[in-house]
Parts: sequence; structure tokens; C-alpha cells
Amino acid sequence: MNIEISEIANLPSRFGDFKVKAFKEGHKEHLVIYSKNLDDIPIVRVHSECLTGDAIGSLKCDCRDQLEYALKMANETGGMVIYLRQEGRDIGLLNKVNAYALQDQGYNTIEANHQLGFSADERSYEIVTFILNHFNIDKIRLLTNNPAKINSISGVEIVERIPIVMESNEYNEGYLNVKRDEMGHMI
Ligand SMILES: Nc1nc2c(ncn2[C@@H]2O[C@H](COP(=O)(O)OP(=O)(O)OP(=O)(O)O)[C@@H](O)[C@H]2O)c(=O)[nH]1
Ligand SMILES: [Zn+2]
Repeated sequence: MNIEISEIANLPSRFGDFKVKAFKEGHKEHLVIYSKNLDDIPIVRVHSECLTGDAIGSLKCDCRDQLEYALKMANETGGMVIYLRQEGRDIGLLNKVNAYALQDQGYNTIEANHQLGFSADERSYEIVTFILNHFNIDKIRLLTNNPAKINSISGVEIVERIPIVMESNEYNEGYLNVKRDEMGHMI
């Protein structure tokens, strides 16, 4: 894996004063956002890109609420958000919009991926191990509800899982139910 690594920069934000570092992996550019006070066993959120939720405020998912929650927590108690450019569980933005179009016709989030020829979740997390090693972090407390994410992160010890359960709304209720019932999410 050939990874280009940026300098460290300050990033004052509406959620607090952070430091950021970018990691370029092929055509994907990931961002690590972290507080100045990082514990030996830091709280880490591994967040996959969701342009529709994170930037546009879509109500179809819980991504933006989770991102804001994680950034607030990182600011208040110390921690790191690893923002991975794996849009749409790594099927990409165009395919995710096509998946949403299928969802408009009644397919659920998994069925829509399958209709397009993808598995339910195409993501991988090798870069997370690389990033944590780079920061000399070998133990983390991971903010997630997703058992597949816990199983896929290797090379570092996850000493604790911290739930990140957001309130549902009428648009994302079905999506969250599928995550719980078919993807094993602990919500
Ligand atoms: N293909 C597809 N991707 C979606 C859909 N809704 C949200 N996503 C993507 O799902 C991903 C959500 O990732 P995370 O925020 O890391 O959350 P997670 O894997 O569900 O697990 P948690 O850590 O428990 O939040 C993002 O990449 C979103 O773009 C959908 O209906 N179809
Ligand atoms: Zn989302």
C-alpha cells in the first residue's frame, strides 16, 4: 500500500479545536480529525463517508448525527475520528444514488445493493490499522454499533466498544431496522 501522508494542521471547527492529518491511498483521500488531548487508549470513531447525510443533512440515515456526536465527544473527552472515503459502504456516490432510487421502489438497503451487483457492504478497514500504527496507537475504545466493523479492524486491540445509537425518524426507521435485524447492528 503506497500511502501519502500530509502535515498536521489545526482545524478550529464548530465542534471544537482539532488537529487534522490526511492520508492519500490511491484515489481515496481520508481525513483524521483528533483532539489535542489523546489518551493512551483513545476513543476512536471510524466513520465512512456519506455525502448525502454528512453534508446535505439527509434524513434517510443516521450518519450525520453519528458524525456530530463523535466530534463532540472527541472534543469533550479526547478522541479521534477517522473519516474514510468509502461512500455508500464503498459502492460510490453514483451507485448509492441508484440504490436510493431502488429504495424509492421498495427495495431495502441490502436488496438495493444486491440488485446493483454489490454485496451489502463492500468496505475494508486496512487503512485504519495503518493510520492507528502511524499514531502509535495499539489499543482503542471504538465508537460503533456494527459488529462487522469490530471484526474487520485488525492489528489493534479494541478494549471497549462504545455504542453510538441515534434517535430514529420516519425516514430512517426502516433502514435502521434492517441494520439491526439483517446486519447485526447493536441498536
Ligand atoms: N449502499 C448504501 N450505503 C448507504 C446507505 N445508507 C447509508 N450508506 C452508507 O453507509 C455508511 C455508514 O457508515 P458508518 O457511519 O461507518 O456506519 P456503520 O457501518 O453503519 O456502523 P456504525 O459504526 O455502527 O455507525 C456510509 O458510507 C454511508 O454512505 C444505503 O442505503 N445504501
Ligand atoms: Zn448516511
